[in-house]
Amino acid sequence: MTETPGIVVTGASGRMGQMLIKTIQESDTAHLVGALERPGHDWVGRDIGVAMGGSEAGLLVTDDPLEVFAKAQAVIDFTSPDASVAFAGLAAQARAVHVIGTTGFEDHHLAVFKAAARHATIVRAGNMSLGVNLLTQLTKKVAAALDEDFDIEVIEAHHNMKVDAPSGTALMLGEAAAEGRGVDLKDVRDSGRDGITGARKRGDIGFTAIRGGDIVGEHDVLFAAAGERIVIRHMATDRRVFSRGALKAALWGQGKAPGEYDMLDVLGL
Ligand SMILES: NC(=O)C1=CN([C@@H]2O[C@H](COP(=O)(O)OP(=O)(O)OC[C@H]3O[C@@H](n4cnc5c(N)ncnc54)[C@H](OP(=O)(O)O)[C@@H]3O)[C@@H](O)[C@H]2O)C=CC1
Ligand SMILES: O=C(O)C1=N[C@H](C(=O)O)C[C@H](O)C1
Repeated sequence: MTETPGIVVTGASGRMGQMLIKTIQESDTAHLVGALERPGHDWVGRDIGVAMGGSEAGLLVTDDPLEVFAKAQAVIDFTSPDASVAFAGLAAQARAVHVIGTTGFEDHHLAVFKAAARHATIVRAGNMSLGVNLLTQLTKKVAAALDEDFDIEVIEAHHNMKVDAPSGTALMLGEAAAEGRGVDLKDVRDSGRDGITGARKRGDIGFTAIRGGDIVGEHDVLFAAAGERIVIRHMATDRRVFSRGALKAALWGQGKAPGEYDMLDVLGL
């Protein structure tokens, strides 16, 4: 019998970390070889199953990425921008596929992934669900079909613990709309309106972020013209849609040539 790929989950105690661990434990296509938390975290040294409130899993949470990455075929990483950048170098060294779900990156972080992908296999997406990735394609098509008489607005809603805005998904959808329209998002992005903003600039792509309660993740792309509106909507109600997508990406990445891939590659969209 051939062994399934071994996976390390970083940020093991996080909302996504715990969901990823459950998804891997439920799967018969992969197995968990490591659960990583930052040094000083109170889960370090504890059994991961017990720390998550269940039964013993026989695997202790570690704070040593090098030691666990060396045992893994893939690292699934939903943490923070600086942590993901640090893990990229270590995953490349261990020759493990690095699946990055973290959002909130700035250009200097993205440059590190681009450089690492010369030698490493990275799959990175601000949203790992099938639904959202399909939505990016629909958004691109609709934006390409409509002219600037239609104002494009991306509206997102998330739980009150989210630290970045606009969400990674909102930016993916904005990029898709810009691509459909044949413009660079950097030139037309309008985020965070407040005060006397003046009238909306024709051709801009606007972003609005709502934060509250336990909203898992909701995204609307609004195309608004005089007399009619089109809304394309995705609503995530369960984080499993992200963890299942991430596991799919980790398996898809096995044996792939070095490069930076996204979920469109994984899903064949
Ligand atoms: N691409 C996608 O499909 C999705 C992406 N996300 C993104 O994933 C990220 C995490 O989200 P979420 O799980 O809700 O956030 P959480 O804050 O619940 O989890 C993040 C975890 O990462 C840990 N962490 C941070 N830095 C390090 C480090 N250096 N070493 C080890 N662990 C570290 C945190 O530990 P500590 O608490 O000690 O800081 C925490 O446990 C966000 O960027 C979010 O936007 C979320 C859902 C879906
Ligand atoms: O932080 C979250 O929770 C989520 N983050 C991702 C994003 O920034 O788009 C994906 C999902 O919407 C949940």
